[in-house]
Amino acid sequence: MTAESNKRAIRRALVSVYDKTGLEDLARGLHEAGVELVSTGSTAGRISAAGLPVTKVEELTGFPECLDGRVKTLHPKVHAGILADLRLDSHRQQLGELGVEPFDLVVVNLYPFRETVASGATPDECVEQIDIGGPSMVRAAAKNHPSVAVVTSPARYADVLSAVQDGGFDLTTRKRLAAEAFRHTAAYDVAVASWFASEYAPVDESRFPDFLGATWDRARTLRYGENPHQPAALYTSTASIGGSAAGGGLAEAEQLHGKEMSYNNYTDTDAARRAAYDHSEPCVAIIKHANPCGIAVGADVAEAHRKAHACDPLSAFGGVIAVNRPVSREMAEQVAEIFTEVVVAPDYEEGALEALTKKKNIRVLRAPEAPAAPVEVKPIDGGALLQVADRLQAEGDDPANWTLASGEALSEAELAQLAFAWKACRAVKSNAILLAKDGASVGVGMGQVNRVDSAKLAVERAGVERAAGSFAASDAFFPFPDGLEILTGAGVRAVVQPGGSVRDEQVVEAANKAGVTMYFTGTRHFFH
Ligand SMILES: NC(=O)c1ncn([C@@H]2O[C@H](COP(=O)(O)O)[C@@H](O)[C@H]2O)c1NC=O
Repeated sequence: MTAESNKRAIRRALVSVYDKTGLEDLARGLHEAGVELVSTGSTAGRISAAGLPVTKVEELTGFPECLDGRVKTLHPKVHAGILADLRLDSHRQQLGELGVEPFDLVVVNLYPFRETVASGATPDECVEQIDIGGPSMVRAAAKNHPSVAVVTSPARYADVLSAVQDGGFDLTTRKRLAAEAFRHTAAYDVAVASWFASEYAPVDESRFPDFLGATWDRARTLRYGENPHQPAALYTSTASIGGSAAGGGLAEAEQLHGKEMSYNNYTDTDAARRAAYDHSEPCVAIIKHANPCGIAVGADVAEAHRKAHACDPLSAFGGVIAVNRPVSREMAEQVAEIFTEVVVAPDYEEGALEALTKKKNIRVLRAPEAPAAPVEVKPIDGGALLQVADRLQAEGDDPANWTLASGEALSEAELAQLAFAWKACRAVKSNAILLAKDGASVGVGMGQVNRVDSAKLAVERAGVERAAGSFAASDAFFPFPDGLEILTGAGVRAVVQPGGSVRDEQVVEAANKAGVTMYFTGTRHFFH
């Protein structure tokens, strides 16, 4: 059977929409094509205000809409008209006996539950915005797609109007519309279920709900994943995990220029944003393979970029740059001189885009908001790990709350230098050691399986001159004095680390022996 022969003419439509966008044009087009319109309260009101004939659902059912709209379409005369399988003689016959006319098209969109929750409404107001009749009609029509076409978005109205002129939707299209419809109600129910789980279900002291729901829409397929043999795609979330506003962030950043983002571009850009937004001053982070090859703050972003780039110019080649302020023209001109994969910033000042886009391939992204996901999810074989996102802590990350473990207390200016090193170190994969000077990283030791090697790497990358007098941070405690001794041997001015090792005493003794100031934060920032 051809798709043509599966077309089902549209003669009668049920329209019940909360979002009235495009409603008049849809109703007019349907009416002009000879379609009978049946509709609920204010939808019917809009249609007749446009001068078009419409039958109210209550006229059809002989039952008034009641209970503040909680019951409008929940009636056998509506649902039998949607659910009758018109391929079956028995169903046609029963409709005749019951005096029910079938519907060929159902156009419904639902009460704005997610938007109501996001607006900070009271629980009662949120509950009132749970649509009951709408999803029932959508699911019924989607189930009965051999006989009925279902539309849940104004974006589909143009398709409806051309189909109605063309003998109706074919079966393939009705199936596709049904799939869209079930996806729509599934996402809606996940949002409702997640809200109930977090608002009403008893949550134990773990603070994590029993049920977690999120739905993901494919935004685009990517050329490939981490490697060319791995197919990959980008998804955006319509319901958030952990309560932040869904959407936004890097996944929905606006690409202003350049080649398509790759999988690795996304992971590096994510890491770059994590690094840049830890600092209140203008900050630039340059990332390669999810690790910083330069993080710096400056009086402005151009200065911060020069300082970040100077940390490791060799590695910065082909890097991903994140900025926590709008990119200035001056910074853009500097970046344009260096082969760079991606620049991401909240915005671009006048002339900055022109300077950047001189390079054909550089990807330029605008992501206005700072990273804000409240939780992190990591898939593991057969499940997923969920944790509260690692953000800077009021207690352990504020130098005012650090404990002096060895040496003389630093001056305010020096303490600020050490605090910069500490925050920058948070962006380095563990085991992480970072040396900084003048608000810029100068040596980064990342991802080693022991802290001694990370320390050696940081010192080696800094070089003798830059390591001397630098401020060193370690993401976790030194289990032995040996890692610290690498740093003191290189002449660092001060060290900051969480403390808490059973051998802290030995580590403190080594710092004292070297005459180096050391602070304990009491907070660890592993990053894997
Ligand atoms: N209760 C019902 O029988 C019912 N039937 C349809 N609705 C919803 O009412 C809205 C349209 O109502 P109105 O035409 O009055 O603006 C639609 O979002 C539709 O999904 C209902 N409302 C809530 O469940």
